[in-house]
Amino acid sequence: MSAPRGLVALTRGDPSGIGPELALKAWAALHADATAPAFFIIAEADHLADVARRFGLNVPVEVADPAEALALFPRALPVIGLRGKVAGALGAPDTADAAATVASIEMAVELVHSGAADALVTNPIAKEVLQRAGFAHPGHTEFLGELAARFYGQKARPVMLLWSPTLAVVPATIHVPLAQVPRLITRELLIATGEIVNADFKRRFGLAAPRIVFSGLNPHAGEAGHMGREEIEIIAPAVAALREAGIDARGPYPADTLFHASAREKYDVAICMYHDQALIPIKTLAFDSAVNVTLGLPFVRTSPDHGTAFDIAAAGTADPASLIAALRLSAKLAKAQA
Ligand SMILES: NC(=O)c1ccc[n+]([C@@H]2O[C@H](COP(=O)([O-])OP(=O)(O)OC[C@H]3O[C@@H](n4cnc5c(N)ncnc54)[C@H](O)[C@@H]3O)[C@@H](O)[C@H]2O)c1
Ligand SMILES: N[C@H](C(=O)O)[C@H](O)COP(=O)(O)O
Repeated sequence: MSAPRGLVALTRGDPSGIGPELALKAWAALHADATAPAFFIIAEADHLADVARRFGLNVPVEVADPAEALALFPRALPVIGLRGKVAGALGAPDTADAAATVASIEMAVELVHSGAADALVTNPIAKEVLQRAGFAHPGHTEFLGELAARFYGQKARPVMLLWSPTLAVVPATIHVPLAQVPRLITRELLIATGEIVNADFKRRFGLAAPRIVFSGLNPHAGEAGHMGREEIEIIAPAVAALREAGIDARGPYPADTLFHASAREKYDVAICMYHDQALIPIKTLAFDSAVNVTLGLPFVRTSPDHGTAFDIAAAGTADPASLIAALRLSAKLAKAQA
């Protein structure tokens, strides 16, 4: 599938969150723009139509096959129909919806693998709701590694990137308790993460020699060992090994001074030691334009940088900017990969 505007498979995410509303709003913003990607959503058509009615969104919703989606997109939001009814209410999630939430992700990867879509974009899931229903993964990122093996027969090591025009960050450890971070930060992890970031910034983002910086773990990057030794024993040796392999890796640098404007000009991507060290700066600088991208996969996956926002899901006020950025970026990355 290589239509000029590209075709993206969008999952529905948690149906009680803002995902369905965002999909409707993204269609309204993109359907008439021939330079924007087309997309279909894998969801319950009745639920989408209900959400559109409730929020007064004038979006025709039509059940279709993936093969019909590109032609249909200019006049209606194509829906690959999930069977059954949504159990949760907007703002009040229900674990009874978890199986279909997961099925939507699986189906989307299968369709990208078959060539029926160019890239995958995921709407937000509530990890806590899925895990109460027995889902074994911390989030999409890790689950997509399993789906890469299932559909592509490839062992993948998924790496989380949050990308925006002003800052790109990678948390080396992702959804783990903070107390576990020091023992999870190993040379092997940091070298493998650096290699994947380097390869995907070249292949997908088109940078000839990505400039990669590493943050420290401790205050002042350990202050020469007086405030922690991970920088000396683990991070600096990993950076040295990457440099020996010809990768433009530098650091570790103190995290508190890595994100101001002139510091950001000196690198293309910062690899940080834990989730909030990476995500606080980017969500502060670019909440409405940042995109979550999974590197290290045999297919392109992006998502908005925010979550299910249950607190506003019944209000109709959700901003679709990050989902729209995710849709646009996924099509661009898929073209670069083709
Ligand atoms: N990609 C994903 O699947 C993903 C990403 C982040 C969080 N989550 C999940 O989402 C759930 C809720 O997480 P959270 O509350 O920490 O973060 P959140 O991003 O859902 O919400 C944080 C705050 O930002 C606001 N907000 C978020 N998106 C918005 C939008 N598009 N327009 C306007 N306001 C918006 C919310 O109303 C809330 O006040 C958690 O279960 C978490 O695991 C999923
Ligand atoms: N850590 C991400 C964030 O806070 O934006 C988010 O939870 C998404 O994770 P997955 O893409 O793995 O679901």
